[in-house]
Amino acid sequence: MTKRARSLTPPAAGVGPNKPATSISRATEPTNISAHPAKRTHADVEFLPRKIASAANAAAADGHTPFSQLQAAMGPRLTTKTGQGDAVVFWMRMQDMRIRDNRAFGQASEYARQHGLPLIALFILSPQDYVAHDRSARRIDFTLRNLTHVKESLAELNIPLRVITHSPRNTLPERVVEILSEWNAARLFANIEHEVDELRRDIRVFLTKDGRGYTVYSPFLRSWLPHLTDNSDPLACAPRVESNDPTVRQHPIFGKFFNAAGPESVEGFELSGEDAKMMRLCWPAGEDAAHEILRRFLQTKARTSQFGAADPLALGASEPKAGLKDSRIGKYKDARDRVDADTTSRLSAYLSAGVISARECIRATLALSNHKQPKIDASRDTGIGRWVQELAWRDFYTHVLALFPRVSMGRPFQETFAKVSWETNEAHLQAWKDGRTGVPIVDAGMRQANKMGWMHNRLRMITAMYLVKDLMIDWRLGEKYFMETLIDGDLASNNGGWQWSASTGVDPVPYFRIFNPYTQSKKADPSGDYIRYFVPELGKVFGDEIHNPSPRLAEKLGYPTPLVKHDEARQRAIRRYKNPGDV
Ligand SMILES: Cc1cc2nc3c(=O)[nH]c(=O)nc-3n(C[C@H](O)[C@H](O)[C@H](O)COP(=O)(O)OP(=O)(O)OC[C@H]3O[C@@H](n4cnc5c(N)ncnc54)[C@H](O)[C@@H]3O)c2cc1C
Repeated sequence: MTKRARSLTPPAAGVGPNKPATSISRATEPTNISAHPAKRTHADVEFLPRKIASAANAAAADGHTPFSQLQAAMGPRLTTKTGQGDAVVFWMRMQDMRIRDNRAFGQASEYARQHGLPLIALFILSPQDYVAHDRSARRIDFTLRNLTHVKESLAELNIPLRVITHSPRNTLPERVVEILSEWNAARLFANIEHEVDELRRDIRVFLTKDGRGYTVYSPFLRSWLPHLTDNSDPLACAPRVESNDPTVRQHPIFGKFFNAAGPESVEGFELSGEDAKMMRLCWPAGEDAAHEILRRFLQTKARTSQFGAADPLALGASEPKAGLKDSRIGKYKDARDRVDADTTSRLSAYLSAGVISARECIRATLALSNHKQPKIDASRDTGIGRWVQELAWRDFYTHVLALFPRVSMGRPFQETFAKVSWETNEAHLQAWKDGRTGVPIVDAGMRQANKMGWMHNRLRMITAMYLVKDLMIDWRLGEKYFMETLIDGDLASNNGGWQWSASTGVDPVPYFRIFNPYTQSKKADPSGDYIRYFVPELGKVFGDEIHNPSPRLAEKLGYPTPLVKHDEARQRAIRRYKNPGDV
């Protein structure tokens, strides 16, 4: 594979991770927004993402989803194969990197035991897929780090893990078949984005009465909840993965896998030393780390010392326990939009990589219930309920991606907004990526993403909406940058979040409801502590000016003045959305 130019050197204040520091020619005064921007040039073709499908192709994919095709293909095969062979294979993907509560892995283990066969784990690194999906080097590094933990834990169970790297991606299925034949595998088990069993059941459960997928969150939630509670199975922990017989270590093929070292990096996705150090500090790998982060969220108070780049496990078990009322989950209903403490769980990287299961998270909330008969709380009125609802948003966006593949083909869910006119201002896009827009809360958010590979949800909404509605830059460019930068980059949630902010998606914010970033800033970071931490130029600014420094102060501190005037930008966005195609 050609090595891609990807520099993930941690940014000096305000320089994004994927670009070398370039000098940006920026207007010192807010740009006047013209109703007639210059005609698009040839360069615009380069400016826009290249992976946009035609409307006709997107409609065709929606009409005959890969999801339904997979279901049709899987049905008969799963039930006809016998247990003859030398091994049972579990194919672990980059979304299910855990041993505990892993449905397909547990089933593979049961099957192996029933048939007296060794269980072998297979992991395939596919660099071309990572390029195609704009995967961040941080996410790939997180995958490799978790893989090391998985390998060690599996070795304790005498289960070998075979890791291979394969290109080109279009021959990957043939490679898997080849491997299965080399190993004389009796059966292959794998989870899809969510587990095979659930997938089949979900196809029936999560369809509206007219047989379509849900496009609005609330009815989806109403369908999601009974699905969890009426049937005890979806929340039940998956069967445990049991040890192989130790003789597998002497097997001529499988025995060698125990000693083979896993790759330390994937070509084209290497991290710089400093960035790697930062990722290890903020996002420790492994199932134990994920479970401890969850425990902290349920049992300890939010700390202001944790809103920046910090080790989530620093205090360890010695941190005093808080009761439900004071815990981070207990306060989540009211505090979750505050960015000046660790008000949220910070589990997204672990959930995206499947290092912990969403089931495990929901089960953990059941244990906090006061009811004699534990009951899933998904109400809007409690911290627990609000948090469970967020987990449902994650499922909602996965559901949308599976049933409306157009959204992963670069198309807006609402085709009418495909015609909205976008600005093609390279300098503005770069300033947004670098956290140098002159709007402190936007810049702090972007610098947090560049530094830590993660951003608080409220900031993702603020920064996304600023790019799309204030700078009027195509949401797909922001979607791509987040994928390339975040450690929790998840195709479905990222696309859902961007299409929500751009008002082009399922159940989006209406196009005329545009965040005022200065008002948002005061609500999310009332003291300004968060901004001061990530925007050191403003480190000594207090009071209201931290949210919107005067041009004189900004100039004195070497901080940029705003790229656009928010009120004018707002009018422009409303005009262009109201009449897609107009400029
Ligand atoms: C523009 C934009 C892009 C986003 N991109 C991603 C992404 O690439 N990967 C990702 O995991 N999340 C994404 N989100 C959703 C959300 O911002 C993150 O999941 C959340 O900030 C992670 O922090 P946390 O783990 O502390 O969340 P918590 O508040 O503790 O929530 C718990 C879990 O619920 C899920 N969740 C929470 N909010 C959402 C949401 N709005 N949509 C979907 N799932 C949610 C996540 O798995 C999260 O870990 C995006 C949101 C927006 C607006």
